[in-house]
Amino acid sequence: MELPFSQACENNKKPILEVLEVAFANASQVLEVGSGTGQHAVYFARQLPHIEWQASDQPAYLSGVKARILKEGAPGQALPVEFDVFKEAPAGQFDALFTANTCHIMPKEGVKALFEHLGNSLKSVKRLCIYGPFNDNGQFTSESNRSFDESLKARDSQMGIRDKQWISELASQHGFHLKNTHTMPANNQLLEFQR
Ligand SMILES: C[S@@+](CC[C@H](N)C(=O)[O-])C[C@H]1O[C@@H](n2cnc3c(N)ncnc32)[C@H](O)[C@@H]1O
Repeated sequence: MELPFSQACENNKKPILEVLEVAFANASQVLEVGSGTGQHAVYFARQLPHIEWQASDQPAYLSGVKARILKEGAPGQALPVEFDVFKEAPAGQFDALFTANTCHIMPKEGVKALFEHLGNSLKSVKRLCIYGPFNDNGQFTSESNRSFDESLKARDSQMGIRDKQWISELASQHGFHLKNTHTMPANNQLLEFQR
C-alpha cells in the first residue's frame, strides 16, 4: 500500500517535537487524536522513547496509519485504534493527549465532544497539546490563514479556524489552564494546557 503523505507534517514535525520534548517530558502514555497519515505518530514515538504513543483516528484513516507504523514505527509501537470524537474514547490510562490540525476540520461540536471526553473517560490526561492554526480574539493572525479559512468553509461550512480563546474556555471548563502558547512556523500555534 502506498503510504498517505503530508508535506505539512514533514515540515512541522521537528518544530513540534521541540515543544513536546519539554511539554511531555514527564508523560508516559500519549493519545494522539486524528493521526491522519501517521507521520507524526511514528516520528514522535521514535524521538520520544520514554512515551508509549497511541495513534487514533476515524475508521477511514486507520489502514494508512497502521501501514505507516508497521513500516516506520518505533520498536513495539502500538497499532492505531479507532476514535471518532463523537463516539466512545479508547480505553487506557493516558496521561497526555496530542492533536494536530484537527480543530479546524471537525465541526465545533466535535471540539466540544473531545473536551467532554477529557472531562469523563479521559480524566487521567493531565497534559494537552493542540497544534494548528488559531484565531486570536476573532482575528486571523495572517492573510494566509484568512484564505485558508475561506477554503475550508467552501469545502464544508462547519469547518473553520477556531479561536484560541474559545478553545481555552472549553479547556478551563474541564480543569485545564493554558500554560503556554507556542508560536510555530507557517502561522500555526501550539496550545499547551495542563491540569
Ligand atoms: C487535516 S487532518 C490532520 C491529520 C494529522 N494530525 C496532521 O497533522 O497531518 C485532520 C484529521 O482530523 C481527523 N478528524 C476529523 N474529524 C474527526 C472526528 N470526528 N474524530 C476524530 N478525528 C477527526 C481526521 O480524521 C484527520 O485525521
